[in-house]
Parts: sequence; structure tokens; C-alpha cells
Amino acid sequence: MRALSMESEPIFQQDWAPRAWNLLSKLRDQSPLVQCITNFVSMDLMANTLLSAGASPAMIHSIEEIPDFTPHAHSICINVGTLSPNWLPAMKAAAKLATKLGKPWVLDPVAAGASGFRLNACLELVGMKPNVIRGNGSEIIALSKASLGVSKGVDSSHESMDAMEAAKSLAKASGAIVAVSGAVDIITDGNRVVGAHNGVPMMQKITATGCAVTALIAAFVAVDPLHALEATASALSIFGIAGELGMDMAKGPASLRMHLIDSLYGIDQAVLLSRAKITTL
Ligand SMILES: Nc1ncnc2c1ncn2[C@@H]1O[C@H](COP(=O)(O)OP(=O)(O)OP(=O)(O)O)[C@@H](O)[C@H]1O
Ligand SMILES: Cc1ncsc1CCO
Ligand SMILES: [Mg+2]
Repeated sequence: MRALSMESEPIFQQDWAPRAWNLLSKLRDQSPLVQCITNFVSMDLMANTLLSAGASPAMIHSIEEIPDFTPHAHSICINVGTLSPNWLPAMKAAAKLATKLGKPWVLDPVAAGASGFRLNACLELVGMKPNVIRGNGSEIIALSKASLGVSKGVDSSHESMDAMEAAKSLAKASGAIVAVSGAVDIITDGNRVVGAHNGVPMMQKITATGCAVTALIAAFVAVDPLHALEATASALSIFGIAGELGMDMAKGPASLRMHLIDSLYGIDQAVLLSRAKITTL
């Protein structure tokens, strides 16, 4: 057993699986309202992921509706996947209001390194204090270095582990929990680093699984806003478990999409406790 030297150690050494189950149970009881300002590709999978987990999604993105609606949301997910100049003001208005009201919000910097417009928009949003930033390896590296990448667009050309230092420095600079998805999902506050080892490679062959897990993180952070790192690791692990269970029934990406949603809906305590694999890295 490690020495209990740091003040954060008791949480660091927690038993992750029971904690993840506790959060999923809370989510199912409370059904948090998650406002999603997200890309056109992801809307269906994101809403269905939130519903099957037990949360309540609302894809409400018009700037005119933010003053009335955002105060009712329990958390907000902002995703720049199909960004255009007329969407950015609504994203910023929602982020600003969420921060002012103390509501957790989560940023998905899709293809952050693909263009100057997108990178600057993401950097501006990072400056508006998201509670969590979740991207793939290439996105987190581009954001951390504030530079354009030779990226494949929305897909990653890096392993998540390649982005470890970038994730830590982005977390330190922004004050956000930073999560990097991949074979091992990395979650860090800049000091602590945790790995979520669930999931199957075929999840990369379904568009917007990353977007969907970012929204799931928003739902988990809504039920435990004071422990955003633990909530983020739990969401990533549980989504990965749904992928593993779904893969047992799937014939390819299209049927995995369906079985993943069914599996997320059906995850019970025994399955979660036996499958969740969250470790200190
Ligand atoms: N090699 C892998 N093995 C297991 N799980 C994986 C692997 N790669 C990705 N995943 C899982 O797939 C999900 C999506 O991660 P990915 O890194 O593909 O996101 P993304 O690139 O942002 O996706 P998108 O832009 O399509 O939404 C995450 O839950 C992640 O844990
Ligand atoms: C394919 C695609 N293009 C812009 S957003 C998106 C969904 C996955 O990020
Ligand atoms: Mg993505």
C-alpha cells in the first residue's frame, strides 16, 4: 500500500468501481438535465447516450434561448464539431452564464488543430473556465500547444498516452480536468493522473462516440460537481463497459452502436463492479 502522504491521497486511493456505481445510481435517480450545444453529426447518438444512461438531454443551441433555458440545466456540454461563426456566440454565452451560475460545463474541442478559426474558438472557450475538457490525443495536444496540427480532422493521429504531458499542462493552465480518450482514457487535474481501461477499438469506427462520452461526462459531473475527476473517470469507464458488452453482440460498427446504447441502459451493479477498470497512472 502507498504511503498516505499527500492531502489528496485518500480520494486517490479510493475504490473506483463502487464509486462509479454510486454515481451511475445517482444519475439514474436524479436524471440531470444536460443542455447540449453540439455538432449535427453527434446529436442523435449524444441524446440517446444520455437517455440510456438515465439523464435528460436537450439540444438547445439558439442564443435567444440561453438566458431562459440555461439556468434550468444541471450541466452544459459544448462541442465545436461543426463550428461556424454564427454558432460561436451561443457557445460563449452559455459558457459564460454557466460559469456565472456555478453550473458545471464540459468542452469537447473537436478537431481543435484543424484551422485557425477553430483553434482560436477553442482557446477562447478554454479561457471561459470549463470544468472538464475531453478530447482525443491530437485535439488535446493542439489545444495544449495552441498550434495547428497535421491532424486527420476529427480522428486522432495520436495515442492517448502521447498526450499525457499535454493533458497535464492544459489542466494546470486552464484549471479544468482534462480527459484524453483512447485505448486507455487518461484523466488528470494536472497532478493526479488516472486511467480508465475499458472500451473496444471498434468504438472508433462509430462517429461521435467521443462526443457522446463527453456529454455523459457532463451528466456525471452534474451529479457530483465537486469531484469532477472522479465523475469523469466513472463516465469514461462506464461508456467503455457498454462498448465491451455491446461488442459481444455486435457484427460491426452499426450494430455496435445499437448494442452499446442497450448495454449502457442495462448496466447493473454486478456487471459494473466486475468490469470497471480505473487505475492510478
Ligand atoms: N483503441 C481503443 N480501445 C478501446 N476503446 C477505445 C479505443 N479508442 C477509442 N476508444 C473509446 O472510444 C470512445 C471514443 O473515443 P475517441 O478517442 O475515438 O473519440 P473522438 O476521436 O473524439 O471521437 P468522435 O470525434 O468520433 O466523437 C471513448 O469512449 C474511448 O474510450
Ligand atoms: C465527422 C464529424 N465532423 C465534424 S464533427 C464530426 C463528428 C465526430 O467528431
Ligand atoms: Mg471528438
